[in-house]
Amino acid sequence: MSFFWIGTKPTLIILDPELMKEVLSDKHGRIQKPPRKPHIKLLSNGLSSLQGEKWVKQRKLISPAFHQEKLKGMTPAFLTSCIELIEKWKKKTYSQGYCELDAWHDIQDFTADVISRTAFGSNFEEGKKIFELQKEQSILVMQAVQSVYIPGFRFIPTKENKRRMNLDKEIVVNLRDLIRRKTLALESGKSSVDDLLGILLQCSRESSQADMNNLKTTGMPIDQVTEECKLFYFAGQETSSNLLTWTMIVLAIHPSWQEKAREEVLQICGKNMPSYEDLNHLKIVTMILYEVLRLYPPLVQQIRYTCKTTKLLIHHDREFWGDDAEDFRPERFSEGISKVSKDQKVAFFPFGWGPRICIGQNFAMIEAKMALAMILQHFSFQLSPSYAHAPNTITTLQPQHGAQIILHAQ
Ligand code: HEM
Repeated sequence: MSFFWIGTKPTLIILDPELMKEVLSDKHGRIQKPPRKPHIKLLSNGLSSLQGEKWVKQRKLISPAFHQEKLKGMTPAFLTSCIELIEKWKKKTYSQGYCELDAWHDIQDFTADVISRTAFGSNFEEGKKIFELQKEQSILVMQAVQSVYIPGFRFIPTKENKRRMNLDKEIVVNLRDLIRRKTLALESGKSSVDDLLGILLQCSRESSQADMNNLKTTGMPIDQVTEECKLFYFAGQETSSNLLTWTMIVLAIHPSWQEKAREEVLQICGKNMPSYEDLNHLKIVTMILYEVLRLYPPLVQQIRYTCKTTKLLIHHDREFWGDDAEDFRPERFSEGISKVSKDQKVAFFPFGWGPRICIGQNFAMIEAKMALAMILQHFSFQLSPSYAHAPNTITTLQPQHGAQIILHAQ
């Protein structure tokens, strides 16, 4: 088993040796993930939890939803959420021209809004309510995961266990209802295929039809669509909010980079809303986001069973990044990702690596670039004296005491 620890210090997790033998002898020979605690299944049993052939099939079905042209079609949804964030902050700075706020708090709302709109399109208000239930569920599940594991204890009707089970039922019932209605609306031509759920249902249907011609029946059953909808929230909301929050913190600490990024945005987009094409030209903004992902990766650790000893490659390793590995130097990425570390080894993998690389990485980069570009167009920002720098890993790398920022209207 190997630990790919990206962020700070590694911890050791010991797994059952018999189980390990079983997984290592997996005939597919693919790199395997260790099993998860049963509680985690309450969060989602979607793509990220599947292994072997099931994973291969599901990944193939879902991938089209994240292709560039589909993401381009979601630009209006990304823009709507960005405009709401900017308007919210404009109101807060309106009376004095500046204000102090916890950017992390508002950015969490923003990324929840983005994922609801892009996942559910016109049903986004209902989707958002379901995601709010998932938020409550994730807090309760993390409490359980962090306490001592007693097999079967999760079935004892304690107050927390009952709430977890009830939440699960409510989330599943609501999601199934939403999926059923979306399917009917798509079939009757009353809904367009421009959100993640619509694309997922369409890909699944096309795949079923193709397989029926080959006398096979595959496609995606409603239970699996439900699990994937749950996963969109868990995989895409918190990770993205961490990236944008750390970027604001780091740019507040490094005002010269904040200014360089603003100049670039104003040169490419002026004061207009950034277009999808504009985002591809934001070179400095992209370099900054990569350097933030190197120093503050939202997912700090990846664990895999491997067939042979594997060397750890980490984002802060001086061997790959040089003596200034701990410093914020976006210029490292001026030649792109492939040339970034010494000997061009794979030393930068905030989105994972290989076949299981994050399926939503382009989605996340579009979201972060668009939001950052619009924030830079409308505000300058500095750290508040009340900000305390304390990166903390719960499931993702979070600013433990929040991100207190002073915003100035531009
Ligand atoms: C800055 C934002 C993000 C970061 C840093 C990130 C990081 C990662 C990483 C490291 C993995 C691999 C985990 C592992 O294999 O153990 C992963 C997988 C995944 N991510 Fe992301 N992610 C981000 C945003 C998103 C978004 C926005 C979505 C969807 C809307 C998403 C969906 C997924 C899915 C479905 C997987 C599982 C892929 C598979 O197992 O085949 N992620 N992500």
